[in-house]
Order: sequence, then C-alpha cells, then structure tokens
Amino acid sequence: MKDEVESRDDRVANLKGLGSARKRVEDVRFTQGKGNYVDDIKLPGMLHGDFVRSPYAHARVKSINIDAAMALDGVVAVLTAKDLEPLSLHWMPTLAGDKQMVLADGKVLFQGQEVAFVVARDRYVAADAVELVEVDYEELPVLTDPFEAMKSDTVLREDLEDGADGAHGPRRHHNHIFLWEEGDKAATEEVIDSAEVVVEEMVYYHRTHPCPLETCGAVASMDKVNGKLTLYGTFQAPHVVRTVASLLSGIEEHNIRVVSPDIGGGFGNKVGVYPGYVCSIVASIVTGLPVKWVEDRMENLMATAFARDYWMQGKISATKEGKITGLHCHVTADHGAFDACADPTKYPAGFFHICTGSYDIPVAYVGVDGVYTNKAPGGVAYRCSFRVTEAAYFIERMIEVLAMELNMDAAELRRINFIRKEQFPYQSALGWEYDSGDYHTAWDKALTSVGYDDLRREQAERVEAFKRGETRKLMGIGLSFFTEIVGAGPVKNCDILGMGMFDSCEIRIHPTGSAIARLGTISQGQGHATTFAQILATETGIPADSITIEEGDTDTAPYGLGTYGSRSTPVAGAATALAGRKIRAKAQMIAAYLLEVHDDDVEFDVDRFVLKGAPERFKTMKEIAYAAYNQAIPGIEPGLEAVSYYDPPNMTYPFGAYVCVMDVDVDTGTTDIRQFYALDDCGTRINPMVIEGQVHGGLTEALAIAMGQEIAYDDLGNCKTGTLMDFFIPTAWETPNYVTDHTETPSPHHPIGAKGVGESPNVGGVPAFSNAVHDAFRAFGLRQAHMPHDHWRIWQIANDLGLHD
Ligand code: PCD
Ligand SMILES: [Cu+]
Repeated sequence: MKDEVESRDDRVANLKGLGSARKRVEDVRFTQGKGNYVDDIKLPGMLHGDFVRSPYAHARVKSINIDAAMALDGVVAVLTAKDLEPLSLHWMPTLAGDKQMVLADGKVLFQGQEVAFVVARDRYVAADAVELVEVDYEELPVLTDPFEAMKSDTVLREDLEDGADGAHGPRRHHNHIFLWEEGDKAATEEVIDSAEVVVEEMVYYHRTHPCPLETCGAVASMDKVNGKLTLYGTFQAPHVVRTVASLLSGIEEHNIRVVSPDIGGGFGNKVGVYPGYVCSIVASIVTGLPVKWVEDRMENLMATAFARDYWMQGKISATKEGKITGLHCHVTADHGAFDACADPTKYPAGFFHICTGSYDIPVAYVGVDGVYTNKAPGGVAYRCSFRVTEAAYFIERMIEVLAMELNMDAAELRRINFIRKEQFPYQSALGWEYDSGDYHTAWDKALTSVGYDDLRREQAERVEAFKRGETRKLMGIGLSFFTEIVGAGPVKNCDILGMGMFDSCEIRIHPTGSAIARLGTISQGQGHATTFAQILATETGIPADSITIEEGDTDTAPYGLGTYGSRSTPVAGAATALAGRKIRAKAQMIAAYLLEVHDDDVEFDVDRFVLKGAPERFKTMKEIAYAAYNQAIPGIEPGLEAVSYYDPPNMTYPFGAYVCVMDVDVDTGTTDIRQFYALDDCGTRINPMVIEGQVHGGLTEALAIAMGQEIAYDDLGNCKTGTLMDFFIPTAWETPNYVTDHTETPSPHHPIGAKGVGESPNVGGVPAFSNAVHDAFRAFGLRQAHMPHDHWRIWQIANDLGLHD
C-alpha cells in the first residue's frame, strides 16, 4: 500500500498545489506547434473578409463604387454602411457608452477607419478586391491635438452635435466627451495655495499600443438550418461578446456560441468589440457560409485599440520637511474618434484615481476631460488595470520633481510619505480602500538589495568626473514604488455594459478521482491551465496533474467577465477556491459516512479526510470520489460537482518596489541598463515560476513603452508608426537581465489571500525606466521630459541642457 508509507511531505509535493513552481502545462502544446489559434480554424466553404480603410484622418465619404470589386472573380460580397443600416448595425455601442461606426457612415474620422468589407473565396482575392473599391473622399480639417480640438470650430462627431449630454454627463464643447471628477477640489486648492512648498508639472504619458503577437480576428459561422451562430475569436471576454452579439443581432443568446481558442497575447487589445467581428457575423448571415476575418499587423497598429494618451497636469504640495499635504491633477485624455475606452461603465477614466499612489496624502482632487480627435479609438488597459499605469507614472514623476524642489533624496521622500503598515485597510483621499500592504519593509528590502547608498555615491562621483571631462556617460537611478488596484470587482460599483463584474468556476470530479474545471476567464498566455489547477489541488486534495482547466467556450464555461485588469486571480481565482471548498464540504460528509463516524469527527489533511485523533483511519479523495458515484449514501445526492460565482467585496492592491540603474551616453543618447531589480508583493503566490514569467514579460513591455514605443501621428493625422519598422518591440538585445524578488502580504478578503500580478510590472516598470533617464540628468536641472525616451529624445535633453557645448 504505497499510500500508507508515503510521507506527508510527499503527498503535499504530489499535489503541486499552491506555492509550487509547477511547469506550465500549456507549453507542451505551444512549443510543439500544436496551439489552436483563430487563424488555425478552417471551416468547410469558409470565406475571407478584408477591409477597405480610409487613407484620410478626416474626410467626407461622397460615394463608394463597388462595381469593379464585385466583378473580380471570387468576390462574393462587398458590404458598406448602406447594407448594415437596415439591420441597425452600421453603428455599434462601445464599452464606454459611446457609439462607433462599424463602416464609414457619411464620413471617416481616423486614418485606417473601416469603410467597406470585402468578402471573397480567398484571402488574396479579398485583398485584391479592396484595391478595386473606389471611394470618393472630400478632405476635412484634421485635429490631432486634444487641446486644439477643444478650441476648434471643426465638429468631429456630427452625430452628437445636438446632444449636449454624453454618457458621462454634460459636454462643454462639440469635441468634448466628458468631465469626470473625484475628490475635494476646494479643500485641495486651499491646501495647495497655502502650502510651504508646491511643484507643478505637466506629465505626458504618450499614446502606445498593446501590439500582441497574434493580431485580432474572428470566424463567424451561421448555421441557418438550426438557427445557431458560432463565433470564434480572439476575445478576452467571450461571454460579454455573446451577450452583446445577441443584443445587437436579435439572435437569442442560447443560439450563440462564442469560443476563444488559444490566444497569442491580449494585453487589453482584445477586450473591446471591433467592426471586423460585426462584419464577419453579418457576412456569414448574408452568405450562409463561415467568414473569417484576421487583421494584419498594420491594421492592428493603426485601427485597433490604442492605450494611454493622457496629458496629466499635476500640483503637489508639501511641508519643508517633505511631508506631502495635497495633490491636484487635471487630465486631458485624448480618446480619438470614438470613446471606445475599456473601463468599468461608471469609471470613464478607469481607476485613475489611484493616483495618490502609495502615499498617505490627506487631500486630493482629480478631474479628467475626455476629448475627441482624429485618431484611432480605444483607450485599453495595455497591461494595467484601467489607467492605473498612467496614475502610477504621474505620481512617481511628481514625487521625483518634488524631491528635486526640496533638494531631498527621492527614496527618503517616498519613505516618509508611505502609508504605514498599521494604517491598512487604508482609506485614500480619492475614495479607495487599500486592503493590505507593508511598503516600508518592501522598500527597505529593495534598497538594501541594490546597495542604494553605494549607487548614490558612485553616481555623485560620476557627475564630478563628467564635469572634469573624464567621461561622457551619466548614471541614472530610477526609483519606483507602486500600488496597483486589480480584481474588478465589486458588482455594486463595477459593471461592463450593465453586466456586473463577478466571475465563476465550475468543477466536476470524475469517479476515478480526476477532474475538469471551467472558468469564466480566458488565458491569453498567462498560464491559467497551470495555476487554477494548483488552487484546486490545495482545496480538494486532487493533484493538479489530474485536473483539466478549460476556459473560453461559452457553451460549456459558466458566465464570467473575462480576463483583463489582472482580475482572474482576484475574482475567478476566488471562485475557484470556493468551488473547491464546496467539493470538500460534500467530500467530508461522504468520508464520514464511509468511516461510519459523525461529519465533525473527520478533518481534511492534504489529499484525504482522516479521523480526528486516529489519522491511520482515513479516506482519500480518490476513494471519496469513487464512492460519490458508486454508493447509495443516505441523504446525499450522487455525484461530486460544484459551481461558484464570486462577487469580490473589494479589489486587491498589489504593490512593488523597483529600481533601475542605467548609464546614459550624453553624446549619442543611447542607454545601457546595468541592473533592474523588481520586488513584487501579490499576496499569496500561487506559482512563483509563473509569477516570475509574468514579471519578466511586463517589465519588457514597460521597457518598450518608456524607451521607444509610441503611436505617433503627423499633422494630417497619418499614423507614422504603423509597422514594426517604426513601432518599437524590444528583442533579447535591448532587454536587460531582471532580478526579481518578493514580499508576501496576503489580501485579507480573498479566500486564499492572492492578489493579481500580471499588470504590476508594467505599472511599476514604466516609472522606474523613465525615472532612471530623468535621474541621470537631475544634477543638471532636468525636471520633466516626455516619454518615450528614445536615443534621439535623450540626445535632445542633453542638448537642451547645454551638455553638448
Ligand atoms: N498571486 C498570484 C497572482 C497571479 N498568479 C498567476 O499569474 C498569472 C496572472 O495572474 P493575474 O495577475 O490574475 O492576471 P490575469 O487576469 O490572469 O491576466 C491578465 C493580465 O495578464 C498579463 N500577462 C499576460 N501574459 C501573457 N503571456 N499574455 C498576455 O496577453 C498577458 N496579458 C497581461 C495583461 S494585460 Mo490587460 O488585458 O491590459 O487589462 S490584464 C493582463 C496567472 O496565471 C495567475 O495564476 C500567481 O501565480 N499568483
Ligand atoms: Cu490602464
């Protein structure tokens, strides 16, 4: 009997439960070319769609002639707004309460906007036909600057001109979308006006793009005989897509099946609904054949959701000793042509009001003005839970600027303002309740690990050597301490298009003691098949290797709001733990019956229920599972299944301390990252190896954003960064070696104490990289220089500071 001789440690190890560095089970498939992505789906008779897109950023569409395209052999249909109008599908609702043209209706508002949808037997024929569609445009004045847009007579959204009120209250101007405010404005202004020290700065977080490896795509298949629509796609929220598709098309929701197969990275890009999805569905309904639409890289960069583009005007006040007294922030948010921002409905600026950061700031105010311009719509998280990276960048820049003004060490300034351990749960001035944290411990650990004092000494010597003309390289120490807010989250204040942001897990234990669990979330590479099985292993005593995790098929998975905003662990992870506990509760009754004792006389131990005080008498979970299906147990129904829907009482607040040490070449503007240290605290850690992978990935995206990646436009609204020749994606060459570390402060309200981690490295990483660049020039008076810090811009900083003279 192997079981009896196995030690308890062996049994724990065998589970591969919480805390074990279990290898990612999905990688066997991915590394052997066996992944199944949208473009791998090939259905009999499948047609292919491709878009005619606008070359202009703002133009009236005078006419569209499809004759030549239709005449091309292999072309089945060319859809324009006129075809969609009778179905009321020429416009669609956005996640932010605005509406967006599916196909150009009278005019175009950004370069790359969808004008017509060609459907052909072959992807290449479709592309050829796109060239044959003749569109007559009349160019209109282009607005690419949100400050200009708010003054201009040019009306971008003619459809809204009469309506004074938008989805989030009154609009001040025809190009204004909303003003959203939080905090006490009057009290904040009073504190700042009478403060001993005040600094003011404009901090710009430029427009960028998630640019996942796999672009967005969908395959729609309408089975007219049975009235069933199947939609495969790169969806980060498959259930929401099903509900929206049902509401828009009128097809009953049980007749729609949405499947997210393997996804090659999401990063927020695949949260929203795009015209390509709608057009594939319509085309499949019209033709009766499956229709595939997969965008190419240029289309992805130019037309699907961008991220950031926040102009943040800040004021921060403090005492002479450096105690912060107030924070004021006004944001001008460039949303592009339609407000398609992916945020919980009540928060048009996401969770930007986490911008007081990790500091105990007594009073604060934030106001965000959303503005229309002739740029692509979007405003997605891109590895940050709804505008949290903007907020963290803002406060971490303001802290640095304040430290300069006070002539103080920036690490010390942070230390004296951190929320103290005993203040948690902490109520922030802008309304959040931080669940738990221990910032001082994390900060001290980080600074000790990097040898902070020695680094500062070396930096000071370097500045002296530079002044003596002995070196042309400066040294920057980039500090960042961040608090994230993830796990949306309480249904009472977070919903998307009216759907409360709970999440779910359903588990079914098979007679032989293995299991399948399904969740309302969907992995895009995060490793859910690995980690969620670990939660269940610890909760149910069934080894992770015996549990299949399935996500993404709305016909089988319980309803959930999907994966973004690092919500899977805080919300679906909690549902998973609770579903596991329901299994365990039933298993306890079965075990007691089998052992012929009272329920309370048995207790759970790793993978079994043992008789209290007599652990040699036990029933393993395997035995219990078998009994659940094969014995008639009085008062207990057969089977072993559970489902849990979880509405979190609060969000979780992971945090971290990052340090980036960088050498900057004053003459070439090139940078060399010597060291990058990242300490993350995400509460209870499910899988340390997955966490490390998440941190490496997130830091590399942060590096990209801070050091070169941007979506840039010229004055005519031409997108200048529509290919990977111009849009920076770091390779192994630019990417430094990261040192990761952690502290572990559990969330008090999460069943297993876990917080999210996927987004943290972006939120904390961007300010660390950017602060390093700024810090290198601090001795020469640099206060604020906008990202991305590419070589040319760094060279310019040096030049403006007179360092080339
Ligand atoms: N404590 C803890 C936490 C966590 N974890 C792990 O880690 C991961 C993550 O998690 P989270 O944080 O919860 O998150 P999720 O929800 O899952 O996911 C999401 C995220 O995720 C990240 N990561 C990643 N990765 C990959 N690979 N891919 C991708 O795509 C991605 N994305 C990105 C993003 S961007 Mo947004 O969407 O923007 O909002 S959001 C996001 C998983 O697996 C989990 O389990 C652990 O272990 N522990
Ligand atoms: Cu965000």
